[in-house]
Amino acid sequence: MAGNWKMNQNHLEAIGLVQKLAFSLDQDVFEKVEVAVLPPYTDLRSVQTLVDGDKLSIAYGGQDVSAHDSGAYTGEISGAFLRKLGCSYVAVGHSERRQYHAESDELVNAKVKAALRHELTPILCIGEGLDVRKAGEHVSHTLAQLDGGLKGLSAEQAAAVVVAYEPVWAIGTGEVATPEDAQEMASAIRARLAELYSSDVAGTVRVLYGGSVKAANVGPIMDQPDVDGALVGGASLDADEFAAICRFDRSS
Ligand SMILES: O=C[C@H](O)COP(=O)(O)O
Repeated sequence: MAGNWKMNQNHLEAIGLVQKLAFSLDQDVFEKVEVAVLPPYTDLRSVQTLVDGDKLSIAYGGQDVSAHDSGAYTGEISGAFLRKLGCSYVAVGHSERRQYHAESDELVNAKVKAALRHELTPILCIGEGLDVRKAGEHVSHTLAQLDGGLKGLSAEQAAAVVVAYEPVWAIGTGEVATPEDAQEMASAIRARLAELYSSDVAGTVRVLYGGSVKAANVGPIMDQPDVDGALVGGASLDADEFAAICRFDRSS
């Protein structure tokens, strides 16, 4: 379960949120569920200090990474820097990056490779907008983004990627895709991975669903056989709510 804080919480607020989250979750949850947060870059040092100091079982990572490793790229953050701060994950190709920063599949692919170079697990975000969904082209559109993001990766590298299916029309809108919508795409993603690589890779890759996930709707989403977890935006800013999502009940 990954919480993408987006551009919320300064480094002081981050400490409170992670402390409260850790306090709200019992050890048995951490034994079953990998919990991660993706704070803004400026919070990462605070989160690292807290996680290391209190030996918390919470992973963390960035919301983006540069395709470059170092040099004259003003404003960019290297995967090497994220790794040095103890990050395990980095979101790549989030729809907000694609939409507001015109990130292409080529750039997303370069960022996936940069993440892997620095031993970060990329969370490759893919998903269609409302117009594409209405045209019934959501599966082909999303799989084309998957192909683009994974281009040139070996089977071993692809197996290390986490894929997050996030229908853009369900992000921050309160409009959650049905569990069947999530399953349809998660299963199509695995089928494509089997086609591109092998059934082993298809079975190994973790597929997340993202888009207005809350404690009240996570159970039926997690019931879906091909959904392994969720990428949670707004609801991850409330420690109690995100903790309840992490404690999801498959039979709810
Ligand atoms: O990365 C997270 C997604 O954009 C979902 O955001 P949301 O849970 O606020 O809809």
